[in-house]
Amino acid sequence: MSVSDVLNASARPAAIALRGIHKAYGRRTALDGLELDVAEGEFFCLLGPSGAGKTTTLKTVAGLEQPDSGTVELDGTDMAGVEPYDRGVAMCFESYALYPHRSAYDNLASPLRSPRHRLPASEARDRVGAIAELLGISALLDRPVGALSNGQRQRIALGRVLVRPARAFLLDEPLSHLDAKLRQSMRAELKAIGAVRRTTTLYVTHDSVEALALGDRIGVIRDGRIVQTGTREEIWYRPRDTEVARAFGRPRINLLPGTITDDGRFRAVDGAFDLPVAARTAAGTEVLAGVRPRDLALGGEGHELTGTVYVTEVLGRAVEVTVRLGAQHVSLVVPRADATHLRPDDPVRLTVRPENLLLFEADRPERPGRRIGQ
Ligand SMILES: Nc1ncnc2c1ncn2[C@@H]1O[C@H](COP(=O)(O)OP(=O)(O)OP(=O)(O)O)[C@@H](O)[C@H]1O
Repeated sequence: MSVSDVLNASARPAAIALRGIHKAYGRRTALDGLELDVAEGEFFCLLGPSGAGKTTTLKTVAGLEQPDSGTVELDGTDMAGVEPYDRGVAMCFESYALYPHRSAYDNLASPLRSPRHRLPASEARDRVGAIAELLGISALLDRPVGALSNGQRQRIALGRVLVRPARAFLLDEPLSHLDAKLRQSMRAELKAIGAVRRTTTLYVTHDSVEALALGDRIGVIRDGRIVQTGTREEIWYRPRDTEVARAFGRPRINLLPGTITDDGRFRAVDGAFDLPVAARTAAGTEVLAGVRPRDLALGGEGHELTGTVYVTEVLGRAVEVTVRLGAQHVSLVVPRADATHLRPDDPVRLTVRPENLLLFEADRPERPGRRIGQ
């Protein structure tokens, strides 16, 4: 037996595998050949803008939508013809279906009363109690769900999913109705919940901060296709194209238009500055040089750029400084202490470390510019 045979023999099938999924609603294509693999026990975030096909993907895994073509496999078994109830997945919708007249406790406990998952009453009580505690809803258990706020209801909907064992959790924007502070603390706690740590989770969000915080891996979906899958480092440092680069990080990445010179440098479109670039590409190619605001510094080591201050804006402990470089503007984020003395029109010297400089093809009407280089 060869080494690869041994490796293949021991490789387990992905917990969730979608192959070439097409799904249209009338003339509208929701999923366009979608491919997705989520590994056993992985927390996978699916990130994309509204209408990209995120919810349709989850419903397809759950069996609530049938693909027009393509296959859904769970733990290596084709789910064609398998009813949602028999797939062993637990799904939480953004538009959650709760029983409004019943208490929060009853809503949380009802999955444990179904014939499949029936637990002795005392065990069910313990599980509901533990989940309610983790989600900070213990004090609400006697209240009818109809009398609760959207954020409270959302936590109950999430609790209903997490309360029973499942092969996979499918979560559709489960924190979207929480205020910013609660969302942040729930985000931190969600992954610590034992059931979530142990269970394969496919988590839909349009919030890149959430995806970066939660995802073991992230899949970026656009127009019904996955455009890039990777760890947060891969997505952040090696975005596939300008749209993925723009989707992560606030303030947004600076994308400066220019061309490649005969000696292989980047020259800004108005000739205001040059930068050495490592990636090889033909002279005359129209490109975008990408640098994230936190990767530009005032002074320090690296490639240099000189410009003048345009405007400064306080972002809590940091300051966003917008600098004019010829006809272009770049933004950088610096500690507040470094920016207190800056006034509009002051000359400044910026630096960027070569490893933080990305290069992309110019955007075209039909597609965003791809990253150039390794
Ligand atoms: N039941 C439906 N009937 C008709 N069109 C639908 C239906 N469900 C989804 N679509 C369309 O399919 C596309 C993908 O929708 P989907 O809900 O999967 O996107 P999404 O990424 O989850 O968006 P959002 O973040 O707004 O929830 C959209 O263009 C949507 O209008």
